[in-house]
Amino acid sequence: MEKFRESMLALITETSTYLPPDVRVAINAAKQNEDAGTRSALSLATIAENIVMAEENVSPICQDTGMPTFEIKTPVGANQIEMKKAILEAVVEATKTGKLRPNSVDSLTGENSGNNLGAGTPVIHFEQWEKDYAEVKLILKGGGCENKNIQYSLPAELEGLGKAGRDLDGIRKCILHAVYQAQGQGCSAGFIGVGIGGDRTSGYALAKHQLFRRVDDVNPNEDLAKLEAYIMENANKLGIGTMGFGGNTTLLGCKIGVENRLPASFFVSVAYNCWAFRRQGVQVDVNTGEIIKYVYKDEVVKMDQAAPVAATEDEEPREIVLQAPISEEQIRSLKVGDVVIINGEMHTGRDALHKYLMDHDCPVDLNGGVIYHCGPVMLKDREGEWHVKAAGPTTSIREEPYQGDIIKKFGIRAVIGKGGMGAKTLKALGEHGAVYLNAIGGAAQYYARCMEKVEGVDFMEFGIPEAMWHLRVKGFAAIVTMDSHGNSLHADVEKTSKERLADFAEPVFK
Ligand SMILES: O=C(O)C[C@H](O)C(=O)O
Ligand code: SF4
Repeated sequence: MEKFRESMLALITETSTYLPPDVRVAINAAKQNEDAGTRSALSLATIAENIVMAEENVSPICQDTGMPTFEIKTPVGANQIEMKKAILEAVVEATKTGKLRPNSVDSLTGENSGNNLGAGTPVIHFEQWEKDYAEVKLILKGGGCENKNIQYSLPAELEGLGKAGRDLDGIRKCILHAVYQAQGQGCSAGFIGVGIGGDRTSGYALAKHQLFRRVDDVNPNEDLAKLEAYIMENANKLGIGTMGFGGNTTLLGCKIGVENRLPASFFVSVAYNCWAFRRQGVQVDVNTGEIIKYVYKDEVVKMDQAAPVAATEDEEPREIVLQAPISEEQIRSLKVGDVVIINGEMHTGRDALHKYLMDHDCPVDLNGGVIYHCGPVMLKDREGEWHVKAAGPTTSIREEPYQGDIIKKFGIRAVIGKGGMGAKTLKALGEHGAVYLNAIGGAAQYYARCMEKVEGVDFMEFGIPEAMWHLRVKGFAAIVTMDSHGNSLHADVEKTSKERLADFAEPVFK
C-alpha cells in the first residue's frame, strides 16, 4: 500500500497543479474567440499565464483546492479499506506540502481540521468492476462554483424564461437559467454538469458525475447530444463573459446525464464548475500500487500565451498605480473600467473576519487600507516564516451583509475580490469614498507572485484560509468594477444578460 499511497499523492498533486488537456483546449479556444483588448480577453490571458505558472511551480492552480472527491473502481477482491487509508494519508501529505489548502471546517464550531480530514471529508465513492486494475478519478471543485450549483423542480416558473414544463424544453430553460444565475461568481467561463431525474440527492450526484466526462466527447443519447450542442451555442449569447466582465465566452462545456425519477418528482440538477476545472484520474495496478496511466492526459496541449492584442488607444483602459494607504481623493478619481496596480500593504479577510469585525475592534489600522477577500495557501519554512503559495480572490458577495458597515467603521478605501457585490456595498462606496476591485478568480499563482512578504497574521484560530494575513504586495493588478460614483459593471452585466435570457423564452424542443 506504500506505493499506492505515493500514487494517490501523485494524483492529488497532478490534479491540483496541472489542468488537463481537454480543458486547456477549451480555454485556448475561448481566448481566441474573445475580442482583442476587452476585459475578458485580458482576463483570459492572465488565466492562461496562471495555468502555466501552476504547472511550472507545481503549485495549486487556484488556492481553493475544493472538496476532494474520489470516484474509484476496483477489481473484485481489492482491499477497499486499505485503499481508503492510503488515500487519507495521501490527502494529509498533500496538505502538508501545500498542494491542497486545509479546507475541512467543522460546520458547528468553525474549526478547521488543518489536514483536510474530518466528518465527510474527503468524499470517497467505491464501486467494483470486472477489470483487473483499479481506476481512481479525482475532482477538486472549489467552494465558489459549488455555491452556484442549482437544482430545479419542474414544473417551475423561471425569471426571464417563463414556464418550464416536465419535458426537454423545460430542461433547456433550467440549464440556461443556471448559467445566467451564476453570473461571474463561479469564475466563469465555466463548465456545467447536468443531472436530469433521480431524487434531490442522486440528481446532484449525477450532475457532478457528468464533470468526469471529457469536454470534447459526444453524448450517446441523441436528444441530449442535441441539447448539449444547443446550450453551448446559446448560453454564450448571454454575454456574461470571463469573470462576469461581459464577453463572448460564458460557458466552456455542457454535459448532461439522465436517470429515472419518481412519478411525483422531476429534478434538473446543475453542477457548475469554474474554468479551473481540476479533475484527473489514474489507472492503478492493484498488486504493485503503481500508476499504469493517467486518464485525462493523453496529449500535450500548450496554453496559448500570445500576448493579448492591444485595444485601440481610445479604448485602452487607464492604468493607475496606488500606494496603500490610499487617500479619498485618489479613490474618488477612479471609475469603472480603470486598471489599478496596488503596492504596499493589504490585509486578507473573508467570512469569519467580516463577521468578527462587525462588533469588535481590528488588531491593525485599516484607515485608507485595502481588504483582500482571499483565503490563501500558506506554508511555514524552517525559520518559522510564512510564504504565500497560492492567493487568488474569493467570491465577495458573501460579505454583502457586512461590507458596507465595515468600510465605514474602519475607513477602508479598497476592497478586492471577485464576482462583485450588491447595492448595499455600492451605496457605502459612494458615501465613504471607496472602490471595489475585481481580481481574476482562480489566478492564484499570478497573484502569489506579487506578494513580497508576509508581514504578520492575526486570527490564526479561524484557520489558514480565514485568518487575517498582512501582506506586502508589489504590482497587484485588478479592475475597478464598482466605483464611488454609483457605477457597477456587475449590475450592468446582470441586467443585459437578463434581457438576453428572455430571448430564449420561446419553445425550441417540442
Ligand atoms: O475559497 C476560496 O478561496 C475561493 C472560493 O472557491 C470562491 O470561488 O469563492
Ligand atoms: S476561486 Fe474561482 S477558480 Fe477558484 S475554486 Fe473558486 S470558483 Fe473555482
